[in-house]
Amino acid sequence: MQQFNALPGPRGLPLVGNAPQLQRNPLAFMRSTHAQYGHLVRLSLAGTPVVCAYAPEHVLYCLTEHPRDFTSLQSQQRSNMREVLGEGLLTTEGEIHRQQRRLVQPAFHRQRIDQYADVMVRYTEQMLETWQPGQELELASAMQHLTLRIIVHTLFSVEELSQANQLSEAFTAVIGRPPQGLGRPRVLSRFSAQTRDFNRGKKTLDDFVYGLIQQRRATGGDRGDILDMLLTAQEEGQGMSDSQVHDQVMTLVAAGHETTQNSLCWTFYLLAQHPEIRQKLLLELHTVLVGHTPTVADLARLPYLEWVMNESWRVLPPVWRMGRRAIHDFTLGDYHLPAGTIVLLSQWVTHNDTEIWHDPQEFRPERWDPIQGEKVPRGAYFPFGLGPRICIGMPFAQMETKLLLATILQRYTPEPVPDHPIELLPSVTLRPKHGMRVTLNPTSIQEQMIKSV
Ligand code: HEM
Repeated sequence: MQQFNALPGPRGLPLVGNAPQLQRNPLAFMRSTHAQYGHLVRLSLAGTPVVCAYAPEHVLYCLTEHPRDFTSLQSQQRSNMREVLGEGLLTTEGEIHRQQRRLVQPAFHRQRIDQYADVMVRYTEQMLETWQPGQELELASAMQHLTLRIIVHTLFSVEELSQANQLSEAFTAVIGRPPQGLGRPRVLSRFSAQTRDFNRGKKTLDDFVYGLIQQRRATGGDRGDILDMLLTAQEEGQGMSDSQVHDQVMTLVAAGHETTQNSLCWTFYLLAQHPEIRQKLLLELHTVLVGHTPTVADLARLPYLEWVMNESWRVLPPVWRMGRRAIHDFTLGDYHLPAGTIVLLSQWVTHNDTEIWHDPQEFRPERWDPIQGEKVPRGAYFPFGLGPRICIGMPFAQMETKLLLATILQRYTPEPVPDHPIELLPSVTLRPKHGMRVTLNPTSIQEQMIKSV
């Protein structure tokens, strides 16, 4: 058994180690370490031992086989987000996390979320009514607005447009653009416009969420939204306190909207790069839906749509890396590693590994065909994480992205504007750095069908 220092890895600078390389261009840096040093790579970040663990068996070791031996780095890094997310699922660990997870889980059972399909399609159609053929628009903002409206409705049953917009704006100010003061000395940014928006947004949300909780506790009943599920969730006769419900609500919006928004943007982008795949998808939509808006029951009859989404999450995973910190000494492959080591897992690297995937650079939905497609080991594909911290919103996101894509594509095929730069910005999620300007071309099924014959 070898020790941490025997692991292969790039040289770092004195004191800061590999931090500058990782910060400058993390996507290229992580892939290059994999190409050069293999599946286990040693890094040092300002003295903290870090190991990049790229093989599927390493992913399984940390996420599904020994999850209790690690804490989530995300929960620690976000510790200054505690002001917003409080004691929600993203920011808690150990028994508190497990208990909260059991209480929140029923809100995301398949039957429960199937009820949100109508809302998802209805709001998408309302958005499409405002779109014009040939119009140019910024797709990332349009998808953000739509996914926020949907989550605000499914959480609180807010129908009225002005109230939904007000809440969406407040969420964007608080979660989408946290003030620079988070992580910087407060005094520097206390008076900035961003901090003012943040404080105002936080007050709007706190007043609204706590007000609604009190009202619901007083009146009872079940309107079928997530808030009601959280309020009635019980374990051994014990439910969640008002502040716990509040924190879970904030966490669900924080974890849910940017990931889904980016997924949709990248999928439209990939489809525009591969017109033959888009035609195949349009043909499936046309054959199965015959021009109708999709329902949740239709999704089972749209396998190609599912393969397209799976492939989009493989090629451009919205969450592109995850971190864990070891609580005890542990063994990974042939190495004995000390407590405190940070383990970096990366969907961006593992989903692109040529030892696992055939031509991984290619966007090829057919690889997801259960009969003729590729067989990859468990742990090779983890866009939603794995194990006890797997994305709780996964069924919600899978349904939402498929319904929105099918509804929009039947009317419009967004084409990126040729001279608009498309660049990846690896923040918590993989975003389009300069947004995504597209032209809204009307979808002509006949034309697509003729082309494909
Ligand atoms: C395509 C969309 C999405 C992707 C790719 C995604 C990805 C992920 C990943 C990778 C994790 C695990 C992080 C870790 O283990 O460190 C996670 C956790 C989480 N996600 Fe998602 N997510 C998506 C959508 C959503 C939605 C729509 C919601 C809520 C409505 C949501 C709520 C959460 C929550 C609360 C957690 C923390 C779970 C826990 O720690 O127990 N996500 N997500």
